[in-house]
Amino acid sequence: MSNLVFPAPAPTLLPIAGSDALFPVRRIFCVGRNYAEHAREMGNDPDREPPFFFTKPTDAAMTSGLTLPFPVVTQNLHHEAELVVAIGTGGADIAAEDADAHIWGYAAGNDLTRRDIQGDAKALRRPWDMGKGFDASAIIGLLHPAAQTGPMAAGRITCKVDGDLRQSGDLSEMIWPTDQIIAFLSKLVSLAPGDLIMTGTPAGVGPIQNGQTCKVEIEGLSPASVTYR
Ligand SMILES: CC(=O)CC(=O)C(=O)O
Repeated sequence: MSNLVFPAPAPTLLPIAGSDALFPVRRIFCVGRNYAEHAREMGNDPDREPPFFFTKPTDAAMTSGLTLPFPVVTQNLHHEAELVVAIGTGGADIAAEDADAHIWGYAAGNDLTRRDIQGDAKALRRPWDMGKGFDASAIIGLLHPAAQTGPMAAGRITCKVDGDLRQSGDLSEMIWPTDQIIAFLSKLVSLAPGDLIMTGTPAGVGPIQNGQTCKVEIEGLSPASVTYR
């Protein structure tokens, strides 16, 4: 017998490449403007900014390959191709040189953004959570254990919409690499097993329309794709 007032929410579980095991998601952190060209296309100066973070709800994480309804209340849904770091061992104040030991694995991801809602919030100097943290706003490809990939410091990252190349970059172009991200973030919050970190997007963000398929690919990882219908 349970004393819960309603059933506890089901955990958000993500599939792992080559395994029947599942990765339970705890929280989703995201890094903003982590590639210089993208920071410029958003009207910011990449040389003057420390890393900053925002979050998405845990159950925003969706596996790759789904056909989903087009997100509500937006006329300007944007793709953002990103490397996702999956934390396996938590901790606070993790030194950059120890960060790799806390990484369970990696995935390709799409940090979907309701750019119109985000832009309106920015203009009003309000939080832009509703531009970033909406239902199904994080498409995550199969997770790959770091024990198999090794550290993901370099590798081509692309985003295609209906086969057209929209974003193209290399993980080595990140302003703050994954070890620095973990060091910064773990000063702000204690990281825990199951946390995902979406590490920022290269230049070329742009719209996805209903009826289109958007696919993020990173060298060495499974793709993160979504179709809207
Ligand atoms: C802060 C942004 O809107 C863009 C973003 O999420 C990024 O990765 O940069």
